[in-house]
Amino acid sequence: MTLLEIRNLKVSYNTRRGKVEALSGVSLDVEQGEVLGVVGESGSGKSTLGLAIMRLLPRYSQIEQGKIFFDGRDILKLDDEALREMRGKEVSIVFQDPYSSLNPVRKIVDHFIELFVEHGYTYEKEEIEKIASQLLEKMGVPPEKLYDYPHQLSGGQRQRVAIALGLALNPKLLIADEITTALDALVEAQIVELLKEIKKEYKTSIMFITHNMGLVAQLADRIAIMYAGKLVEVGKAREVIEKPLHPYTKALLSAVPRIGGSKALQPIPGEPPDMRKPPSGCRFHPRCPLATDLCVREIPVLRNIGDRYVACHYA
Ligand SMILES: Nc1ncnc2c1ncn2[C@@H]1O[C@H](COP(=O)(O)OP(=O)(O)OP(=O)(O)O)[C@@H](O)[C@H]1O
Repeated sequence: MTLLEIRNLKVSYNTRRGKVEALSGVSLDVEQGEVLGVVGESGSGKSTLGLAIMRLLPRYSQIEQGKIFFDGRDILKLDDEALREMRGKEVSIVFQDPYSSLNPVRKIVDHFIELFVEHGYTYEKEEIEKIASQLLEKMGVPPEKLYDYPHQLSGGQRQRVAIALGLALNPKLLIADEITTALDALVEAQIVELLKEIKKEYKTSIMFITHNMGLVAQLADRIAIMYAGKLVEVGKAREVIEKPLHPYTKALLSAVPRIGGSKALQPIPGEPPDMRKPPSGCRFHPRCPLATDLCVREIPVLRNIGDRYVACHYA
């Protein structure tokens, strides 16, 4: 069953130096209970996608075109009241910086109380404390931390608390936007394990946004690769990793250091494009080892090859 359907989504930002088209016609589905990895370099539009789904884009941005259906409802048509209701209860987002969802001057427990009150629950304080401490325990945070301030927790614990808050109202979809990027490798691995458990126990669909192909390989059922505001490849995680069809996916994969191997990290040659003036034709052509005149001229459509989607003239 499809939970989230994004169709031909175009989002732009008005900046002092001109208009930036951050998403240029993205169509993507998230199925119930699956982990979808959204992978791409910085600036490819991953965060914009997550924010658009939550309807949390800044005022100086526009959704120019497209539709986002969540559980059959058109998110882009919801009023403020319905949006408030949706956030946390249907879809949650966790960011790289846990302070995005934690108030430094409030104890952890108060965040849970506020969340339940905001959503109209009439639980007693003790009931919320019980729910929250159970949830913290599941997330691997000692329940007594409920009465601490965010700064009294480690970085990993803060992120676990942000995840617990995201899950407290049992949403159908959790968007995790670079949630391990600021953490060291050991804590990062633990958070990935935690997400695996969440998927198993709560059956929550997870959109796992990352620039790290290695992480997504451990977690995702399907992968969507983004480049310069467009999807370039979408498919089953294992198939995409074992047999990437788009040259950009290949480049991302060769940038992953192999565990226990001698292969060092290879940065992808060249720079991501300036999104105020994206390259003609295939946006990857200036960095692509296979590019021809056709790639400079013609935009490749995301076409179906087996059960994969690839936007490359030569895939
Ligand atoms: N608030 C903003 N104001 C103006 N431009 C923005 C804003 N946020 C993103 N952009 C631009 O939109 C494009 C997509 O950015 P986005 O943050 O969605 O990409 P990303 O893949 O999530 O990258 P990162 O991992 O660095 O956040 C980039 O060109 C970026 O400069």
